[in-house]
Amino acid sequence: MVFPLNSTGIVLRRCLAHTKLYVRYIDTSAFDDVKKTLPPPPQPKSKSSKPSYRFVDRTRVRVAGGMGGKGSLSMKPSRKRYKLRPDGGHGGNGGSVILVADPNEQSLRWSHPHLQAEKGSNGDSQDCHGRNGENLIVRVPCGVLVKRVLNHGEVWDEDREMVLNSRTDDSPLYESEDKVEVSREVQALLDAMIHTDDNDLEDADDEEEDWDSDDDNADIQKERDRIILADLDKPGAHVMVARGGRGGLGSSIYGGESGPMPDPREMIAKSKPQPGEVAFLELELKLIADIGLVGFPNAGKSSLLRAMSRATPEVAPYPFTTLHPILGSVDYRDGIRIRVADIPGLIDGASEGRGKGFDFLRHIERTKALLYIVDAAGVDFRDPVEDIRVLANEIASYGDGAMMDRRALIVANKIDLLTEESLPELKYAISQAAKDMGILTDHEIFAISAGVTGTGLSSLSKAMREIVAFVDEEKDLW
Ligand SMILES: Nc1nc2c(ncn2[C@@H]2O[C@H](COP(=O)(O)OP(=O)(O)OP(=O)(O)O)[C@@H](O)[C@H]2O)c(=O)[nH]1
Ligand SMILES: [Mg+2]
Repeated sequence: MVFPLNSTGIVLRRCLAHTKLYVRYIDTSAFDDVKKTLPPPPQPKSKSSKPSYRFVDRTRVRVAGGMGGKGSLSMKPSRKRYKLRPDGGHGGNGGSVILVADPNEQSLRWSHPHLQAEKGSNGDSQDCHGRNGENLIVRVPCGVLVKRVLNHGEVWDEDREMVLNSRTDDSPLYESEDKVEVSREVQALLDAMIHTDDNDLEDADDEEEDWDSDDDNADIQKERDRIILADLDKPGAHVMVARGGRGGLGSSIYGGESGPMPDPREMIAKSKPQPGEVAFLELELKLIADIGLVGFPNAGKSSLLRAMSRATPEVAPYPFTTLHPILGSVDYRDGIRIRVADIPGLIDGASEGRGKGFDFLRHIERTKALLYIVDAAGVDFRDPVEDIRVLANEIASYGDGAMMDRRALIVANKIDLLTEESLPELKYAISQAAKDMGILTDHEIFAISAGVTGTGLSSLSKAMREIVAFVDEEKDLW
């Protein structure tokens, strides 16, 4: 307990003299001058709708399994005096690095670009085996494509479908063997994927074009040096990306007292632990959502997501307010939930990479349906009918054009700025443009006011639910 020293403090001291409490008196007035010189305490930051984390949807990382522990070479004098009994325990195995898809993770961001699993502990005398190193579990968002980048010493053996280390120098990674097998789990995945997913590799070729677009051949070569290890598209999906090294063997493997003495050189060689597998990974996040919002900047995509879900994307009257994709969930009373992806506004030429178009379109690649949204009032002097044409064109030109086969809803926003008489004509013109461009939609054009009156939102949310259910049913039939 601390009491400030003042007149009552002396009384208190007398009162408490016979208690067993330890009481300390501090003259707080002495600190007043010091207090004045201290900087003011930090003020709580004002509440902002901007997320506090940095969104990272593509990253490279080096992963390394833990080194195995050393085997013990201990020898214990036996009852027969002239003999020694080997009693060294084995070293523990190193931990492995495992990536797990976690729906609560949003961004591919770690504090360190090197992820290292724990080392196994060394074996000890009296047959004590070392503890295995802990596996390093790395949580990543759902929808992460894990690619292994073969480093300059590694090659991919097509026939045996494994990573070979062709280095013959004194690489610290693979001391004892010049050949390193990938872990069994990874191998099983590769068996399943390498043959069947040739298309994926081709797609990946297309996606990588914007990375270093100077030299196409170099890009293709680069893509060949990557192997898709896993697509962590479901919560809980996981892949082991770097196996821990095996622990060294202890001297106890050489049996009892009666056997011959082991060869010390052999014993030392066996006690050496294996290093953990080292891999360079490229991780790419493609959001998993049911519906993707497609529209020009300022069309009202974020306003729509705000109005329908609990997500709070920033809304402002200038283009490119949203700078990275945001996921929101629309919850229905019967427990159904639809995930909607708000991506930054697209511009003419987005499918060729203009305005970071590739980066944004990638996030709606895996959606079940698209929601085209246009500014019906043409606040930025845009024409909504022309906008639909341009948006459809961009979607059709992205990748292999497969996104155009996706079911779609078309929404005309900001109708609070229009007269009621002008609406039917506008809706008709938009639907004609959509038809011309081949947008797959069975629904009428939804006229809404997402940011002001909320008109039309209930029928739109109903249609969103219907379209997702329809796509799911279609998938089941196939
Ligand atoms: N009058 C009117 N204004 C709206 C409506 N919906 C959105 N707005 C306004 O339109 C502007 C842009 O809205 P956002 O939701 O940020 O648009 P966005 O499509 O997300 O824009 P980017 O993130 O830049 O791509 C904001 O000033 C909103 O207040 C609406 O229904 N009526
Ligand atoms: Mg926005």
